[in-house]
Amino acid sequence: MTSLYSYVNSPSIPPKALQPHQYPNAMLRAAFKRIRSNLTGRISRRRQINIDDYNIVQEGSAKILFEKEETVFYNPIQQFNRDLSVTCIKAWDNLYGSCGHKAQRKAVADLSSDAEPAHKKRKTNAGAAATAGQRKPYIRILEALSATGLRAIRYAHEIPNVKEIVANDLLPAAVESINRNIEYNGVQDIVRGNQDDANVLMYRNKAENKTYNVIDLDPYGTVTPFVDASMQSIEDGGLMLVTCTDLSVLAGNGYPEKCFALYGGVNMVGHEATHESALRLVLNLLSQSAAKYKKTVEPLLSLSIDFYVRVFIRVRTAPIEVKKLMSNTMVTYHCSQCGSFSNQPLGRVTERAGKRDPAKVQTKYSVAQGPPVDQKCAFCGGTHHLAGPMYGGALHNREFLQEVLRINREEHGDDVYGTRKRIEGMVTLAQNELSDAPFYFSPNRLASIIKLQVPALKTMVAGLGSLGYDCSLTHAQPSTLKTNAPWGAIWFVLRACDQNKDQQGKLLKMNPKTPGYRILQGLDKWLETQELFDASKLSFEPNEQSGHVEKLRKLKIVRYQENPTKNWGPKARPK
Ligand SMILES: C[S@@+](CC[C@H](N)C(=O)[O-])C[C@H]1O[C@@H](n2cnc3c(N)ncnc32)[C@H](O)[C@@H]1O
Ligand SMILES: [Zn+2]
Repeated sequence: MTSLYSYVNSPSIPPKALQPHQYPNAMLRAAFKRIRSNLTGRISRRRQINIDDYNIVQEGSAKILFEKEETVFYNPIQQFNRDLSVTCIKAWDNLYGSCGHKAQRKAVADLSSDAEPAHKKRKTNAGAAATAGQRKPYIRILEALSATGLRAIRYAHEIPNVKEIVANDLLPAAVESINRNIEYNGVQDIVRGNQDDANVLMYRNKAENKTYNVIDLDPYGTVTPFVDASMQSIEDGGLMLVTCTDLSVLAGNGYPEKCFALYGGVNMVGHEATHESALRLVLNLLSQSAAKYKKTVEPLLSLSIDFYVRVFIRVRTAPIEVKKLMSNTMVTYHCSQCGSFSNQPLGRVTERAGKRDPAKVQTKYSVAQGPPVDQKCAFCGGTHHLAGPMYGGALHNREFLQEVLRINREEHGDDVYGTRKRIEGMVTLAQNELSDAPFYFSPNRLASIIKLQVPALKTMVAGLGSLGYDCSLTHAQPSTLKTNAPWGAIWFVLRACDQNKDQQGKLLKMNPKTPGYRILQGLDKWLETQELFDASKLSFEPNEQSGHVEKLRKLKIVRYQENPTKNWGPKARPK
């Protein structure tokens, strides 16, 4: 039977899921919200809708009404993106929040001891500040491309200290859906639907001096058109959450010219590390845009996920930091045959003690020297391809990752956060990545080039570790390694993994025109000219490096995505 009644007063209104960590003021707010939503319920009793016209989907603490015939975008597989974003905004608030409220931040800082870990600080501070009536909801969030409003509604339900969320979309059908869902979830006091072109909204806000502490950009495809406006709309110290789903451009083989046009750099076409170069290109785009406004971008967490990339960055006004952008930007030469790569920073920073006062460090910014490679690859003679310019610094902030993992472990349950285990796995891998070693390689691929049975990852890592180099896994690709070892060392260790001791005999059987033959044939000569490491130290016995990687591999965590459903992936726009 078709039921016709006010959905606001329907018994299926999801209750606000208060988390145990939430504060007394949040409870007051929830009580206030209930009173207000009851009032709104009375007011809107006239605005009746037919519940049977909708499908109801629950995700996190939100329940969303969907038209039976899809008119507004929703992709359930992106729950991971939304669960993670909730966790990251909470982590940002704990570590760097209250940034727009100097007095509040000072009051909070005064209440804390510097020796305490950040999350403990927050609990004490929040508790104390709340008692003193100081810590008021302050976070203003813009979800610039909102579709159904699901994300904004989840933020309202699940993140403490949120004062206001604008859920914006260009399409009337989307905004209708946003408003319906805001009301159905009883979050009218926090979330406001808005219909505008996202850029028009942000530039209008700029004209009115209105900024947001958090801006979430989750577009179809590339984020590029929205970057300039959001850089001007973000509060100092604020958090930007950015998705790009155009991986065929950002990480594929077919469109280097489009990649350059959109991101100002070219990806590592044909290389297995192209998913990391995708992240670095997006970070470069954001950093370049920020720099125009004397702002600097600090990556807090940068992930290559399923069919998209998602970066969480903190944007601060810091002209001194902007000076480092040149040396933090690089181009990469990668061999089209064997995949060995060399990074070339675009600038240099040198620091030296002051002439008059040695305690005063003087920093000099100068042009880079290069190139670091010849036209042809030193190992296999292959042609070098050029990638970039792109961001060359650390992809994550360890303190932030620790806080994300703590929240995920201590504050979130599997009932609300369906992808909690995957967050744990992926962020743990990110936390253990080498921070100063852009890109990774696949031992499988290298072994196939030099015709060698694939060595175990731990063997490869033990070998590189014995020569004094560091190694790690990467979240971006299973069965690959990051290392700070030069490529001469990588080929040397890989060759030494070969059980076949008759290398000369093996060479005779190989085609001299192949990259593998050239690498094996020329490696010793190349190493003689370089004096990179003490070859006599090579050992495949377990060591600190291999122990670390093995420990991580043995942890019972969900490291990489398994196909969650049939036909999962990016979704097309609804017709
Ligand atoms: C990928 S969907 C957003 C999904 C949503 N954030 C979520 O988590 O479910 C992109 C949305 O951006 C909207 N959109 C596209 N161009 C826009 C523009 N210039 N300004 C505002 N919204 C826009 C589309 O209508 C669409 O609803
Ligand atoms: Zn090569």
